[in-house]
Amino acid sequence: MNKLLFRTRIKFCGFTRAGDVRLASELGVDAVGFIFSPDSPRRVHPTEARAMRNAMAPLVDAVALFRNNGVEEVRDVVKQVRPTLLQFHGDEDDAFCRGFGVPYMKAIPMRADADPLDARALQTRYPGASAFLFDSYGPTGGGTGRTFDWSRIPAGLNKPIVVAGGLNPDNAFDAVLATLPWGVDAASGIESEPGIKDGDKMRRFVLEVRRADCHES
Ligand SMILES: O=C(O)c1ccccc1NCC(=O)[C@H](O)[C@H](O)COP(=O)(O)O
Repeated sequence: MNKLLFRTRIKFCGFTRAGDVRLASELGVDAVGFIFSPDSPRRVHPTEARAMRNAMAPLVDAVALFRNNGVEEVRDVVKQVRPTLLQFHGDEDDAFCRGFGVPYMKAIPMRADADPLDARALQTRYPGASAFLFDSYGPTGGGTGRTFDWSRIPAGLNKPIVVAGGLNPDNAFDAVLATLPWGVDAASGIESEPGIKDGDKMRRFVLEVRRADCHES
């Protein structure tokens, strides 16, 4: 999906504190993510996520993130947290991802040693996906703090793409201009430690994305 003239969406992921969620919203972030992946250092319990969700400002999306969680666990999160988008980082297939009555985004791990990805094959495999999120490959499925080669994002996708993996205030501008994505997503690059967001890094990240949006090439 080519970018013409619009505002790059920003998602910050891995919140554990309501105050950080509130600040991200005030900075104009479009979506905040709560991680339920079993092996993430940013993992929260559904009751904690529900409390943060209840503290959220209006017009900000709540994204619930999973990696090979069981169906009952996902259902419980959907019921308790009321996310507006689900994000799957594991081996979940399209039928599983679609099975909760909430739109979903599929994360695609970008392995340096893998064959190039084919846009048509991805779309055939995940016909129900609202968007694809391209993230660096890592053993725990995300939050690696590492970038990948952005030129490997397959061309010709007819769905929005979100770029993730090692984005921070120092490279967000370049990432947006290099990939012209629908959105960008960051976790470790806006933190002081896993799950603890840094207000100044979040603010600078947002400013850099907006600077890229205003950039005329
Ligand atoms: O962040 C995690 O701990 C995590 C663990 C397992 C699956 C996904 C995870 N994060 C998902 C995200 O949406 C992150 O923003 C994305 O992976 C980028 O992370 P980072 O490289 O730290 O910015």
